[in-house]
Amino acid sequence: MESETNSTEDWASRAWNLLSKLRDQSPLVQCITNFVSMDLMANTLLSAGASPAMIHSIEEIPDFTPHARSLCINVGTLSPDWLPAMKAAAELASQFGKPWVLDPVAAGASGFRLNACLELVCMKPTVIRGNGSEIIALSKASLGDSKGVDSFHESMDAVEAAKSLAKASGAIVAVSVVGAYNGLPMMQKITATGCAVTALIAAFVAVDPLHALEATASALSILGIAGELGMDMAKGPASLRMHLIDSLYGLDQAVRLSRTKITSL
Ligand SMILES: Nc1ncnc2c1ncn2[C@@H]1O[C@H](COP(=O)(O)OP(=O)(O)O)[C@@H](O)[C@H]1O
Ligand SMILES: Cc1ncsc1CCOP(=O)(O)O
Ligand SMILES: [Mg+2]
Repeated sequence: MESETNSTEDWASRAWNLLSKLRDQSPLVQCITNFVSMDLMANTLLSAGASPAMIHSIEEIPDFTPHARSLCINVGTLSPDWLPAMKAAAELASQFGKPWVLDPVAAGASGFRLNACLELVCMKPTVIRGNGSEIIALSKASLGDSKGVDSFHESMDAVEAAKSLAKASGAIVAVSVVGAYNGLPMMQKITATGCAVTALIAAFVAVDPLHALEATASALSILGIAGELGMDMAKGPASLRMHLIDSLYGLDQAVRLSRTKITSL
């Protein structure tokens, strides 16, 4: 997919504009996510300016999903009774023209999980965001070397898999730290940072659904920058988690413009 945005300056100002829009509009983002990530995901969305709602009961989907500006589906603690709600929400989002984003957590860890993710991919997510191993498993549609929710592969090893998954699914496929280089390895030591960045992508595409590629790269870069700034004050993963949220909340244009590391995708 071709992007209209090329230089680092273009990317930085585009990302800043999107964050400003997000803060102004405070879009409602529905999250059907795992038990581990609910807290960090909701706090990340609030700090960025969005309005999160963790609503996953199938009984509530028909009333609620049409009111959300976007939807984030994350299979991290998937069980058979949750899958119908995820599919119902995805279908309604598509029907109402709302963007939705899939995080295929640990896609290659079991047949049940892989099949569920493949079924969700067939429902045309706007964006799929995963770590290297997840994108490789989805692209090959096979169980792979698995370390559970953490990646067994380097992100760069997943680039070809991401391209072929994007072609086959029609979705924008994002792998951690490919194309948007902000962030730091310590972020992997906080559980659910990947889940949180996927939800942030859902918030960004809510405010600019026609430019989902740019919104995705911007969200990845912004969470990475918040992590970089947070690390200046942190002593380890627990305090990084706190400072990352504070930094995201306080992010200003000057920092944003000077720190962005996005290259043409
Ligand atoms: N090696 C790294 N260098 C820079 N940033 C990283 C690195 N690993 C993770 N991050 C940051 O953490 C976020 C989550 O990535 P990752 O931990 O790979 O996802 P997941 O939790 O789904 O496995 C990334 O979007 C990025 O901001
Ligand atoms: C530890 C864990 N177990 C099931 S979901 C989950 C959280 C995964 O979060 P992330 O994909 O952001 O590392
Ligand atoms: Mg993950």
